[in-house]
Amino acid sequence: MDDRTRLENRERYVVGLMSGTSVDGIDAAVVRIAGKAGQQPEVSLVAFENRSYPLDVRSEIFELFNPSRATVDRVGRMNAHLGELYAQAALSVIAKAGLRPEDIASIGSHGQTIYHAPEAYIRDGFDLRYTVQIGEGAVIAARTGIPCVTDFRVADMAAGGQGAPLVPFTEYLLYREESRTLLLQNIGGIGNITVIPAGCAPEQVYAFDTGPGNMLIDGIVTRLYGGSITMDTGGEIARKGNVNDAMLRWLQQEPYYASPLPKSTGRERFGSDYVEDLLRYQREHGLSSEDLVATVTKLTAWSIGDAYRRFVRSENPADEMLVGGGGSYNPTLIGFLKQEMEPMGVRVRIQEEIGLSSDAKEAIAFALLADYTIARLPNNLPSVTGASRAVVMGKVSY
Ligand SMILES: Nc1ncnc2c1ncn2[C@@H]1O[C@H](COP(=O)(O)OP(=O)(O)OP(=O)(O)O)[C@@H](O)[C@H]1O
Ligand SMILES: CC(=O)N[C@H]1[C@@H]2OC[C@@H](O2)[C@@H](O)[C@@H]1O[C@H](C)C(=O)O
Repeated sequence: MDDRTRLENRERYVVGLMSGTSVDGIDAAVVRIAGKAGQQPEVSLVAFENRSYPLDVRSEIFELFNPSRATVDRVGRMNAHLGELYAQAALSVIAKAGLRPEDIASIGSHGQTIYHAPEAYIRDGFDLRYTVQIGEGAVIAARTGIPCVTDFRVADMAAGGQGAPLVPFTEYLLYREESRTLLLQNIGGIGNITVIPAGCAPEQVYAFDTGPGNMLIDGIVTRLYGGSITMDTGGEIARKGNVNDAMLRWLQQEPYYASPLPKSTGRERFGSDYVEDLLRYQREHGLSSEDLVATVTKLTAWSIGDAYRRFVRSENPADEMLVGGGGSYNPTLIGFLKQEMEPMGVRVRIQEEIGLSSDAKEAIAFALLADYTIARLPNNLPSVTGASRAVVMGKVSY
């Protein structure tokens, strides 16, 4: 039986591993997948675990975001080191599921993005685009004995795409409805939205980054509290503050929000330099820490509402926004988001409210993407990434 027939016939367990732009840790999921390829698969979560990165690993990854410090020896070593940590995370979640490695058909590992250059760079007539995700698949396969799919983004880029976002392919498969238009809003480091129009074909799905997700909140909190905390857990700090309207108006002038689609953003725009600008404003205008955190939390929610108003509402008035990513666990942020969306007739719910998991969503997505890779089925969405055609993404380490 070839791989494709096997995929069509058998229920299988697949592991998904994700480490996102927040670098908060490794999300590991075991999923059960059933159903014929090319049709709506049945996917259920069997076990999930989040392991924090050791502090020294996390801070070294942040160093590698700076290309002048990311020397090849450091990148190569971290590639091997992350391969080991991802293998441990996979073995641990497999045990948690009550399974053995030999029960697992494949692992899909996103890896850690340390550099992403999605725009064409023309040299000698070649359209050069590149992206670097580390966490060696050969190490994961060697330690677990399970075929491991890594390095998904490059195949889409080789076909002229931006190599991101990749999760919308799985959102189309898992969430599409005949009669309701849905918005899938991820609030990770960056905020990104996928629009799934009612009864749509794959080419009608579109997605883009709305702006900062938790990146500004995390960046401000880390600086204000001397690194002793790195997030506003439960939105408690923001809840105690008041939104400063003058500062909010100033922040809303950032050109990214109005810039046309397609677009994406990252740490290059909303990273540490931007956080320093906000801290300077705070000092000059005498804002309290709580007011500053409340204001960036409000800005984050506003940027999502603003993106919907500008780029979605007229063509695709939505029924519901389903929020995933770590931002789901910040009730102050979700409260502000409801204030933005509900007057426009869009109900806001987090994944947990429909029986799913905000935390596990991206890890589940990479399990499903790997399942397609193993079956040699295309798993990018050209309408979303800008690729010239559908391709099979991912490299397999057997
Ligand atoms: N209990 C909580 N309270 C408040 N915020 C939280 C909580 N749990 C997680 N977060 C926020 O979510 C962030 C992590 O989100 P997530 O894991 O979705 O990001 P990511 O996958 O790294 O990002 P991306 O999807 O952009 O790659 C944390 O850095 C924090 O800001
Ligand atoms: C290059 C890269 O790692 N991009 C991430 C990043 O984090 C959020 C957003 O920017 C998204 O485009 C993407 O990740 C998710 C998993 C995706 O590809 O769908």
